[in-house]
Amino acid sequence: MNTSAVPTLEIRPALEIRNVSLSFKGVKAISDLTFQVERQEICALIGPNGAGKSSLLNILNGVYVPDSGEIVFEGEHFRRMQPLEAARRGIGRGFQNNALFSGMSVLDNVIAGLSRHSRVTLLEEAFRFPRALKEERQFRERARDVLHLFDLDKHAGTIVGTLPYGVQKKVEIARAIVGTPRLLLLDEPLAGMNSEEKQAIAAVIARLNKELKLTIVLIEHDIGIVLKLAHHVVVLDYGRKLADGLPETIRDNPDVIAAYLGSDRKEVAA
Ligand SMILES: Nc1ncnc2c1ncn2[C@@H]1O[C@H](COP(=O)(O)OP(=O)(O)OP(=O)(O)O)[C@@H](O)[C@H]1O
Repeated sequence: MNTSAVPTLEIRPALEIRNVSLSFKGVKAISDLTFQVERQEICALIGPNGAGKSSLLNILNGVYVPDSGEIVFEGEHFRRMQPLEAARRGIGRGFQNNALFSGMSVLDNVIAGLSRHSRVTLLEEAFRFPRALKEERQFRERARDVLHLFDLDKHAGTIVGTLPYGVQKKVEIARAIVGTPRLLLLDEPLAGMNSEEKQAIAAVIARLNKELKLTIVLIEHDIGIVLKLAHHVVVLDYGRKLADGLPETIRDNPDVIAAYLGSDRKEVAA
């Protein structure tokens, strides 16, 4: 049999970080970092404070431009990309501290997540042209569908700032995915939560990954949750990659234990 005639399926990773470096006025935030994220995996970035985790997310959604190296997203190479372009290419982002409009309703906050996808001009919007009205209707419907997915229907008209923190975090993640990204970046989505809220948000993240087939890169300090939630863990330390692999191999890696897990290890191994 002539195997060369058999078509091969090219299965590319969702995301490749290739030799990326970034510094701020001489301070190295990221040094020659290389790793890849497979499609539909949850990849957790862990590491001590100042390790470069948030800086990397900021590169991935176009806020920072690396000094060198490149990013390959779904086979397309780039080094410089505006946040608007990142959103249009299918990269969604949630932030470390809620970046919601606290005086606006839940529904309007989620609709705001679609503004970068708008096709209407300011003029069309100002004069309420039919195209603008149609888009507004479509955005509203899409936002309502997403609220339903998050079981937030009953809060649609509620002012976001009046809701408990755990619910606000759900709204923020809803806003990050309303534009149907294929890669979702989450910066400490469980920060500041009690353990019940953490479990609820971790369950939401697992569902988004499974049901919407979303590739997710998240930063998280709660190692217990990371080991349960992530398929792949990348450990950063002083901007360098210290380890990269399956959660269980990371948990047992002596360098990681020394640099980061420390006394948490017993709890992690339990
Ligand atoms: N905008 C900036 N200007 C100057 N230095 C910065 C900037 N952003 C990050 N840094 C520096 O880059 C390094 C990496 O910071 P970064 O916030 O990426 O780390 P991190 O791993 O996300 O930390 P944390 O867990 O505390 O959020 C640190 O030394 C930090 O002080």
